[in-house]
Amino acid sequence: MNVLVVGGAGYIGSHAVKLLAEVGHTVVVVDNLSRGHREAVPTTIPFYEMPLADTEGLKRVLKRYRIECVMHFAALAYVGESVERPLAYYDNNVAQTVSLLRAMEAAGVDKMVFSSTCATYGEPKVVPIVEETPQEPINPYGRSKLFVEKILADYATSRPAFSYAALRYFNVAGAARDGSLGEDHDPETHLIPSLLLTALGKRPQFVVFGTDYPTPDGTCIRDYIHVEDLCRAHIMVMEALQAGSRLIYNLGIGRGYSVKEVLHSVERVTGRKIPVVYGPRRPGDPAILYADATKIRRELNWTPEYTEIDAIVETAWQWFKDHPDGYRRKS
Ligand SMILES: NC(=O)c1ccc[n+]([C@@H]2O[C@H](COP(=O)([O-])OP(=O)(O)OC[C@H]3O[C@@H](n4cnc5c(N)ncnc54)[C@H](O)[C@@H]3O)[C@@H](O)[C@H]2O)c1
Ligand SMILES: O=c1ccn([C@@H]2O[C@H](COP(=O)(O)OP(=O)(O)O[C@H]3O[C@H](CO)[C@@H](O)[C@H](O)[C@H]3O)[C@@H](O)[C@H]2O)c(=O)[nH]1
Repeated sequence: MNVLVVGGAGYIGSHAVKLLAEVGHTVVVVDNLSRGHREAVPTTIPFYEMPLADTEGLKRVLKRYRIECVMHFAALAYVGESVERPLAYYDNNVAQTVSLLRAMEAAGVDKMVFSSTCATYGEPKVVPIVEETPQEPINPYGRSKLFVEKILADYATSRPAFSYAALRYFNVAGAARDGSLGEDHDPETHLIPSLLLTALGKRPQFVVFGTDYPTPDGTCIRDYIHVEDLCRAHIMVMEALQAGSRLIYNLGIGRGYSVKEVLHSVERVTGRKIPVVYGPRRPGDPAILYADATKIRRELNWTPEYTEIDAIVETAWQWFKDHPDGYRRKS
């Protein structure tokens, strides 16, 4: 298929671009580079530096490459930042998605795979989380993603040819197995990269956010899914879309690891002792989030290849060792 990847210069989008090209799809990338890296997209792939707000520009790209499906990764994605700058989040993540849908409508493109998040569930009363778990986000980031899910549902009702998938990711982690791509966020706040940057000596210490959660070791529990498993699911979902489909799936491995368990994994994989400080809770962090991902396993036969935290951390460690300063400077 001819696929437009918006947000294709970001962490997850760039891995999706790589996999799509490897399995024979034709790929075009749009990204405004607000958070992404030009270096993460091969020069052989058409690249447009463009915001999703540019409806006319998007329309031209969609028509020129006869795009059949849009994979939509473009978003601002930090919970804390969303509390401080809610309007930026609603503009970027919601209003600009409407612009993208308008361009798709005008160009007659009727398939979208959308990056949603388990943050749309807020603080669920019951885990594991199933797709029917009530969506009650507790921050503007989660709400911005939930609003887009609702907009997609309404738009699909108005346009029977349209089909979409909303994939609710849990915590995406790791890097390309061949070492070519990885995670390079600025600022980097995610758990595994923060631990690895500390292991490399680029940060003096690692702070555990909260040790008084109602979990066995007192630290938060999350479900870490390898980025390549996640991207493989995207392609399976895209290929399953037919006029009128509305596919909603959780994407996680269905198993939770605590912050302390991930810390110990990083120490095992790197062979280095991490200097640790125990700090207060980070506002907005739910205690326990992990997926029941049986729906996508059952319906599309997707299974994650990476089910152990050490194997996921190993791929990320490879990337950080080779690229301690991210894409711009390789060691
Ligand atoms: N990383 C995770 O664990 C995680 C978990 C759940 C959901 N998600 C979602 O997955 C998607 C990708 O996340 P990521 O970690 O790769 O983030 P990222 O910041 O690395 O990538 C997002 C990309 O989108 C681009 N972008 C943002 N706004 C844009 C706009 N208005 N126009 C054009 N380009 C724009 C950025 O420049 C960046 O390259 C996001 O939608 C995020 O909300 C991520
Ligand atoms: O320096 C750190 C960084 C993180 N944590 C903890 O590690 C866990 C994971 O944190 P992080 O890697 O920041 O991920 P989340 O806050 O769970 O958010 C990610 O996962 C969400 C889905 O769960 C996505 O929606 C978000 O976009 C994505 O950033 C949390 O308990 C944090 O409190 C620490 O203790 N110290």
